[in-house]
Amino acid sequence: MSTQTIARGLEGVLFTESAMCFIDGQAGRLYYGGYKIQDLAEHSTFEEVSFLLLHGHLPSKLELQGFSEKLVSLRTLPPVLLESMRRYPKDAHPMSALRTAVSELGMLDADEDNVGPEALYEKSLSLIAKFATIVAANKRLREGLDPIAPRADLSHAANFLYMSTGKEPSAEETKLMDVALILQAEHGFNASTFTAVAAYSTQTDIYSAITAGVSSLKGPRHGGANEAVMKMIGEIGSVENVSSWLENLVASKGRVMGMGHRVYKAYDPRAGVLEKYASIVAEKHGHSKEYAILKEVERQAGAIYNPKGIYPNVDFYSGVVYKDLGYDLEYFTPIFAVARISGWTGHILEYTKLDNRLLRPDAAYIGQLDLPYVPLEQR
Ligand SMILES: CC(=O)SCCNC(=O)CCNC(=O)[C@H](O)C(C)(C)COP(=O)(O)OP(=O)(O)OC[C@H]1O[C@@H](n2cnc3c(N)ncnc32)[C@H](O)[C@@H]1OP(=O)(O)O
Ligand SMILES: O=C([O-])CC(=O)C(=O)O
Repeated sequence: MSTQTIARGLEGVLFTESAMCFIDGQAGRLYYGGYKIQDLAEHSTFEEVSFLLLHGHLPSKLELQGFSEKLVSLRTLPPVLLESMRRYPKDAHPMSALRTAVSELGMLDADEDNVGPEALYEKSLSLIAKFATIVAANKRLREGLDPIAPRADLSHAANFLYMSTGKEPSAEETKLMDVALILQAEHGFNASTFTAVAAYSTQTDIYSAITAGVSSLKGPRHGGANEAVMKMIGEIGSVENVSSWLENLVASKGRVMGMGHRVYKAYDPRAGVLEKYASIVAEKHGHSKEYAILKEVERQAGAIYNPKGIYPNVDFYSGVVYKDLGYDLEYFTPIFAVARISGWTGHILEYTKLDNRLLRPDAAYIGQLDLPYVPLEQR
């Protein structure tokens, strides 16, 4: 048994500094670059928040215009990638398709290994712009339809919806997508951001690092939880079944998906914002069944788990909003990735400026030493 102190799951370990995000997990408060998440969700756009995360300050009008135009110019996918995406298996999970497409983008970039600051910034913008195009194109292809080319006159959120559904979205739908993307754009050193930065700390290329980030986000303990919440709703089936479903879950020591968080021991402020929008779309567009089941799970599971610091997280209500916007549950985590790419690239840029040391933790050795080597034929 080791006498060294071990931070299981790396909980509470500080390995660098960051000015991108502040989380007060006890009080349920979240800030990006010093700005309250609720203010950003209400007043901002995904482009503005991405600028904030990459530059550390809100843009001027001119800066925002230049940044947005740059993103627009980088939206289109290389034709070779689109051709390749047509051959992805139709039943492959969209997160696997995204992971593969990002990796392919790296192969198609003749300057893939350039880790100079300017190249890194340019590639970051390209990835932020192209994530939406990749996810929308994969959605269309899985539906047996042709991908839709991006439109330069639409905002990032509106263009993502347009490329996904083939319809120009209303102002209300665009706002809903902007809010969802803003809320999920950044969250400190969560598992996928840490994975991406740890990979990048070896001075591998940014596509490899982001491919690793996508892989990490896919898991149901992390970004994959939003899909798992919708499956959980399906399993429960009706508000009347919540109590017996919960009884079984507690007895089998299961987990309520979309609840609990490593940092928040209070209500996740993003869940509060999404709950408000979920309640609006539930009433207006008839997703009241899913919403009602979630409210009842929140009430009944809350009575058991809130005293242990387990509350709804960002993934709890987001699916109701995505469903309303026309996405099947397999696309819930890819939408998260379309948002989180700004946090991943922002942290990679920040880490290269602040630290840029190889990330390499350690484990306390609990094996044996000096064992005599026994030849194979004598074992
Ligand atoms: C975008 C995001 O990544 S947000 C998180 C998305 N993930 C989910 O919603 C999946 C469900 N939640 C969970 O599995 C966890 O809360 C995590 C993985 C997010 C965080 O977990 P950790 O901080 O590592 O806590 P850990 O897994 O050690 O759990 C601590 C205790 O709380 C319990 N617990 C944690 N979450 C839940 C939950 N959702 N339902 C029931 N019990 C829970 C655990 O069973 C454990 O109990 P024990 O001490 O009696 O064994
Ligand atoms: O911070 C975390 O551990 C999980 C995460 O990415 C988020 O909540 O957005």
